[in-house]
Amino acid sequence: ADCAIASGVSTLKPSPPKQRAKRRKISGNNRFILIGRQLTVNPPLYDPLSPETDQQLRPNLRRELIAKRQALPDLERRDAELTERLLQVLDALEPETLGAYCATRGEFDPMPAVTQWLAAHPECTLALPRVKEATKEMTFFAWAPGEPLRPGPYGIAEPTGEAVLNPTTLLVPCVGFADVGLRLGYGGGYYDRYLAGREEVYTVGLSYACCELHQLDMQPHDQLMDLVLTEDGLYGLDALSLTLVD
Ligand SMILES: Nc1nc2c(c(=O)[nH]1)N(C=O)[C@@H](CNc1ccc(C(=O)N[C@@H](CCC(=O)O)C(=O)O)cc1)CN2
Ligand SMILES: Nc1ncnc2c1ncn2[C@@H]1O[C@H](COP(=O)(O)OP(=O)(O)OP(=O)(O)O)[C@@H](O)[C@H]1O
Repeated sequence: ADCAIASGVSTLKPSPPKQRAKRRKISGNNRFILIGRQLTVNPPLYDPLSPETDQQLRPNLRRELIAKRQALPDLERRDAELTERLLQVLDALEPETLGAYCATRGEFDPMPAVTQWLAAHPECTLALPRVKEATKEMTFFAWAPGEPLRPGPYGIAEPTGEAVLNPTTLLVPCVGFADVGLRLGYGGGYYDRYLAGREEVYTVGLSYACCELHQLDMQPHDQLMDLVLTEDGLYGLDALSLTLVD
């Protein structure tokens, strides 16, 4: 079944986005631990990491994953495959306002797919984030391919306009991910903070297959991605519940 899901994007039948009132969520203050495809609730089946140990390990994990993706062979093929998959998912979701990002540190660059999709769907508006380091806030501003960008915090390019937009579909870069849609970012908590209370936003994580994590403690503030795309497959709770039609 894994292979069928991984290779079957073009035959997937996602439900129309308008029927999705809220982003998928696992509620409550329980401690969730992910082992393979199993999401375990208290009491865990194995000794979990203490929160302190988990917090100490995360910076190393981030460094390792970033180094791994920056050393990936066949990057051109992988990017072409991920671009194709992203285009298929955009076709299925038909976003009204699409939030994207300017790739940094070896992240998958969504712009080739986004630019191509926008050219065919001029009714869709694009937005890019600007962050405030002091408050760890993120705001999305309208931007179109070709418009100016300026360097922002962390060396990430930012839009220069003043029109605030609230994306209905958000492309989210993931340093690491677990298959239910759990995400590891750079540690600023920007996306978790932005998405808290915005459950109507449909989230599409983007990562490479080598950054899949098989064990990651879920933190109370973690926002699940509805889908995660890599060059090899489709993950997240929406992917797991999708049926394949041949
Ligand atoms: N392309 C892109 N743009 C993005 C994000 C992203 O992940 N990718 N963001 C997603 O949030 C926001 C920026 N978030 C960031 C948060 C922290 C660091 C950072 O450099 N952190 C420190 C310490 C990290 C740690 O605790 O391990 C560092 O790496 O030195 C960089 C970006 C907004 N824009
Ligand atoms: N909704 C929230 N409200 C307040 N603080 C939050 C919220 N979400 C996350 N945080 C805080 O942000 C910090 C970083 O969170 P985490 O380690 O999950 O970041 P990340 O998702 O890897 O990073 P990023 O989203 O920037 O790429 C944590 O200390 C966490 O407590």
